[in-house]
Amino acid sequence: MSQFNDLITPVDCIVTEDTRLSEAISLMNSKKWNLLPVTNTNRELVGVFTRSGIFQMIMDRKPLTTPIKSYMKEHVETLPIDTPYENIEMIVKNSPVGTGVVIDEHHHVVGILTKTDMVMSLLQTSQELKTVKILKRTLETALDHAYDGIVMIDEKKNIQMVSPPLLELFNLQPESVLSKPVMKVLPDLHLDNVYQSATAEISGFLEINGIKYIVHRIPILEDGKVIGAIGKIVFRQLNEVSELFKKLQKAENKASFYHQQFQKSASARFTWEHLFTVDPYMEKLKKSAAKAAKGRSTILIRGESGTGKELFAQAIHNSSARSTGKFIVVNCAAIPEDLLESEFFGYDEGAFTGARQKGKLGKFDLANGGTLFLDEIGDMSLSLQAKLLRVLQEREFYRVGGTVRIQVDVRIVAATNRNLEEMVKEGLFREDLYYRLNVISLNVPPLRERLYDTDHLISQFMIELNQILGTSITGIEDRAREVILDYAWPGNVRELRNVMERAMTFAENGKIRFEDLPEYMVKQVSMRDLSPRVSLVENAELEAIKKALVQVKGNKVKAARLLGISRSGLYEKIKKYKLPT
Ligand SMILES: Nc1ncnc2c1ncn2[C@@H]1O[C@H](COP(=O)(O)OP(=O)(O)OP(=O)(O)O)[C@@H](O)[C@H]1O
Repeated sequence: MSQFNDLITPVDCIVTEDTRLSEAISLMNSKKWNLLPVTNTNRELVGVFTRSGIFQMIMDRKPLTTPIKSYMKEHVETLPIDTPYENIEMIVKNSPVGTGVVIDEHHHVVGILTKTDMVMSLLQTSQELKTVKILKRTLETALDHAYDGIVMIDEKKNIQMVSPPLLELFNLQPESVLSKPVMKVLPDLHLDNVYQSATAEISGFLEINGIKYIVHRIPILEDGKVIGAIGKIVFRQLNEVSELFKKLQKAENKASFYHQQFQKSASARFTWEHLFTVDPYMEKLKKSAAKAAKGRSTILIRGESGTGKELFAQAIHNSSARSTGKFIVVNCAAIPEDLLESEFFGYDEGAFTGARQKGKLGKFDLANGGTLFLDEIGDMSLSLQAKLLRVLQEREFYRVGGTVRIQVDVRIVAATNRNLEEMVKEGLFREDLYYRLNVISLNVPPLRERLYDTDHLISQFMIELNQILGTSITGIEDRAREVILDYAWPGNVRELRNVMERAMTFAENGKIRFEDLPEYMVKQVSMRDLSPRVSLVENAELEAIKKALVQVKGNKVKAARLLGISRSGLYEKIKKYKLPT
């Protein structure tokens, strides 16, 4: 931008009161000035001689040799040399004369300034301002579309601009950020570091809410002075850098996670805390299971596939007196029939001919002092059912090919998604075993009946999977959430977790989008012709009811009171929104 100095026309000739008319005329002509500043012997300004002075002298028939003294104007419009540039517009508006004389602090003439110069300069300035405006707009557009979080601060460390992803990441509103001190709004970024160092800091690591970010702090310098700073937050992890690297990193994270899990697999790793739920029925079920865990009885866990039956079994083991013992899993459906017996009871040395002559411990041996989890118990053959029953009754067994009775102290937790009662009727499951197993029965409801849980599980899995996958997903777009909430979840929580993992792997801008969901889900939801869409108001009402019910753990009287409606009113709403009763 122009400076005041650049506008001034320097005065390099000396005109005094004794200067003659002829000299003044030729100076004005050659310089094309409208006035000549007149100075005394100390070079101080004493007046100006203008074109009207020439006309007056000619009208008065003064000879060309006449000194200009008595035609000089003593009242002069002056401008101090240190006039701020910003004041020029005012001066142009208010000055009664077309040309001003610029003086220094000693009243010496420095130059002259014409109105035309000023207007030209203002025009140029406004042009520059326009350019700056365009630049600012361009910058804002660039920021709006920036993939990373970007914040710009000025000399006073106040926030000037901020990119939408950064607002989203820290859950901030523009009005609570702009013009505010960065150290108040985003203290964790430590952007003030660069004001002292005046050097860029690249790739500083930062961890907020368990998510890692890479922070670049870049000072904005002018003449070596820090006049602002830019903070860049790469929070979409290193995925940005390369898709391949991202996939590799995720695969590595996953491998190491599962490796750890594998190492832990001989013992149960889940406790009640890992069993996420806000559903009142599930909460009650957790409580009953925790109570049952303390006893010795056999527990049968029923429920569809993926509802968390094994999770319950592990949590039961971990909260039981046997938690220091092993938690051994046998998937009755996955082991070939002819191997199942030896898997259960082991075999003695020499029981089989072949390579493995040395004998092998069975699952009952391994689970001694701990818990044996019999998954898919409904898939066990009738002959094995008989053997299992004997162990349960007598608490002892023989190894395959063995003759020694082995006594064990094992607690059985069994699970199935099959209808055992029907199987008993059809003669496919032994009635006596059924009663033996069904001492305490826990029915884990499918996810579609746990309306409040889907939302809760989404956020819990997001936190968990961010750590496992090394992603920084912080939210889910409304449309995607709607599909998730409307989907029927035949695979229950396992399916939800898998869908979340897949979506978080594909998500690109910190949020799970509609297109990150598997196609079959989107299709199923749109084909089901969703129950008439609820309006915004109804949606708010539904949310309030759900919240109240969760808060009071399903107690309708308390929920109605909390909502300020009658009990029958609440029942009507529950029916209307198809909430579980
Ligand atoms: N309430 C829950 N909170 C957190 N994770 C859950 C929950 N329920 C299930 N899961 C997760 O879902 C997956 C399936 O759970 P689990 O294996 O316990 O189900 P299951 O009912 O035993 O299934 P299946 O009948 O197919 O053996 C696991 O990854 C488990 O961690």
